[in-house]
Amino acid sequence: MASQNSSPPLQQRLKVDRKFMNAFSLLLLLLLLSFMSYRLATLPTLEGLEYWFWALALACETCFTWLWLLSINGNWNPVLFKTYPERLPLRFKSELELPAIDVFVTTADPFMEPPIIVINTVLSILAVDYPTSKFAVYVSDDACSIITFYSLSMASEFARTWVPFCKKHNVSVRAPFMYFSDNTAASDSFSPEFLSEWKMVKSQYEELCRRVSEAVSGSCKYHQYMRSEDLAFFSRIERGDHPSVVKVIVENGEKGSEGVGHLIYIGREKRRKHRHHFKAGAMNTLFRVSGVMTNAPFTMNVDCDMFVNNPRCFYEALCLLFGFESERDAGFVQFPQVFYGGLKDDPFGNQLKVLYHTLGRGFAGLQGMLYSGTGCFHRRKAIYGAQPPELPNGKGQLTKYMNGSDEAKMEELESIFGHSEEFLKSVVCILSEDGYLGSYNPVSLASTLEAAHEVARCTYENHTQWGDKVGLVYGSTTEDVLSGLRLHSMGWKSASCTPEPPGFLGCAPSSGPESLTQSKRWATGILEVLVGSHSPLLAVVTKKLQFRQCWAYITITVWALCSLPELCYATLPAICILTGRSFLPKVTQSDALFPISLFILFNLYSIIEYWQIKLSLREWWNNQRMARINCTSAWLFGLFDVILKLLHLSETVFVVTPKDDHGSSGDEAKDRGRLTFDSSLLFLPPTTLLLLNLAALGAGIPMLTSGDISLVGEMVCSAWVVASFFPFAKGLVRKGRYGLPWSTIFKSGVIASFIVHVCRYIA
Ligand SMILES: O=c1ccn([C@@H]2O[C@H](COP(=O)(O)OP(=O)(O)O[C@H]3O[C@H](CO)[C@@H](O)[C@H](O)[C@H]3O)[C@@H](O)[C@H]2O)c(=O)[nH]1
Ligand SMILES: [Mn+2]
Repeated sequence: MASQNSSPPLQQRLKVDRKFMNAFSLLLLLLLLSFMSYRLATLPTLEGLEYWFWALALACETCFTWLWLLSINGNWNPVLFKTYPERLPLRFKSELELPAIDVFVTTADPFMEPPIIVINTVLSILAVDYPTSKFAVYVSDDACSIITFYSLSMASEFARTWVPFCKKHNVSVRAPFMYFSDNTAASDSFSPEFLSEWKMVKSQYEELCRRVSEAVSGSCKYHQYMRSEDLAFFSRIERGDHPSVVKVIVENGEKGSEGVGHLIYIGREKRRKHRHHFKAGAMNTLFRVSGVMTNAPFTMNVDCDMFVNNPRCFYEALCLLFGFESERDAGFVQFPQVFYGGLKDDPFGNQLKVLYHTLGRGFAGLQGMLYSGTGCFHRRKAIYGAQPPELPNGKGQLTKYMNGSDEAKMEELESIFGHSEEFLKSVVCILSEDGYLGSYNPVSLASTLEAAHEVARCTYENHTQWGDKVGLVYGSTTEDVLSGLRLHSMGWKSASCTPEPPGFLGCAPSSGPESLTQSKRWATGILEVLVGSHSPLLAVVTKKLQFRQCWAYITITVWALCSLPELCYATLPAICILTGRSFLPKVTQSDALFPISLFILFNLYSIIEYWQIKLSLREWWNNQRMARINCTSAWLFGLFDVILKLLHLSETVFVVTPKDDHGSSGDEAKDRGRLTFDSSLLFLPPTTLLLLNLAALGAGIPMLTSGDISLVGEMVCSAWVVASFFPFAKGLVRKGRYGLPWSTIFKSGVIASFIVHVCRYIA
């Protein structure tokens, strides 16, 4: 087995220099604090409406300062992990010594997540550079759809050509749609043999695409290609109400790198009255089914749209999983989410480049990067609730269960993990120090099917600790953040893996409503984390969550709460202009230097962040604009969702993001970056803010032209709000999906004019 100490390190933790930005952020903090003290000192001299406007502004600025302090904590000492995969052969003498990895892919709906995307992801995994006998791919289909199952079966046929082709020619991107979208792969510089092979593989892929699209369009004659028992099973399936199904699509009988890795299809049991916990529930089923079938010590999971972009990513991850003195330093290894085919300059602000860059490295410098749901390698024993070994060679706490013959202990184990004997055996193997890395190897996959069906039943988790102390944690629509937090609370650390080219690529939503719905789900989910029983605020006191990591978690979990001060701050300038009062010092006074310098320096700071990772000014502007839009719509509604949940008035749900069928959105390139709208309530607050500020500017400009500059600061703020919500201004005049629906404009108009009248009345 792998020897621990003698070989050169597999990874290096590099500190990123941030002195300048840290100093800059402290300067901003100082300015914020001085401005707040100035406001405090000025308040007693004010009266009437102005007093209240200044007080409200001070309250908002207190929130912003607090957030700024949190972000300074999160960004203060970033680190970067450098990996040395070329040194792995010194650690693992032969391919057979490499650890096994179980790979999970989740999909939930064949129409929102076209099967062609799912199979491209699966094919890219099957073709990774890793011995095929050392990994298994499990696909969980929450729709239990014949279309997905059929597409996977067809894809497995194609894999027999695709996988050897990729390995033989060392293909760099192994998702076929991506590979064939680039015709330079077949340029004249290649040999005639390669070209004829390339053409053959390409035509097979096209045939696969044709069959899959027939299945989606409903014109497929399944009986020609499917076994009658599978056909009979799937034709009886009623979505959301069906028994569990586990089917082995490919079983790899090889010892080394030949053939294609195991491919297993799972549709967990669904019953109408039974809560199924969305993705977290699917993942927990995956952990159990793979436990009884292959039980690899490491697992990796991706969303169905996240294909492997760097075929050596398994080796990259191993460098971190094995690269530290203690396992504790890498409870899980997260690759950043990077998106393919992203629109130029990120018009919807959802490619998260700066977020991943700064926050990602910042978290890495603390206890470790968040689990972000996809592109992540987990230590199975950490998922099963084992504590990290405290000392370099210490034993984990759950190892007391190693001795499986002890009945009392087995009973206790059953109350944690459920009653499947096969599964408990696999757990004991994972939790025992010696058995852990040599995976539990059943005779054949077929012999494990009965147990696999059993652990995929919806009642299996009743009276167990699944979803709480074991597996991914239930209770948030961002199960990823919550589950990563649990691991950090247990004392595990995580590492970020950022190879070049990036390990995985996925797709970001490409329309306004989808983008905002995704943001809303995230804001809801992470606020649920803050207020739930696994809250970082509790874990930092009662568990092993580190102090600064706790505050870093809070920085992101308060997103939904930020919507309130943002909303106030975007309304204040308009209200001030309409009532003829101020909330800022007059421009003619020197005190005005506080807000002016804050405004300029803050934007400069954020522009530098973009410039540092070579993003354009346009992208900065798009992102800051979308941040305002998100904050006052998606995050605000996220907050309402959580309040309703806390009052037991409704449940939060995971709304799946629709994925584009590889560039088939049909829009002209120039239109793709335009915000699209629908009648969702999400568009109401931004439209109202826009109309209100337009009305205020309308009232204010005559003042300016008559030489009254007392409210010039408020006018600049109002104009900034209008500029930020400019896509909505375009929406007012455009038609179709690029235009705001009449109902939204009408409702917003009523609210805005109501506010204008109130302002007139109180002025
Ligand atoms: O009931 C469900 C709902 C979703 N999913 C799967 O969950 C994944 C993510 O769903 P998606 O709609 O793409 O959500 P995103 O907002 O894009 O996902 C991000 O945010 C999620 C919640 O934080 C994380 O789980 C994801 O990994 C992360 O990519 C997809 O593979 C889905 O098939 C299920 O398996 N079952
Ligand atoms: Mn997604």
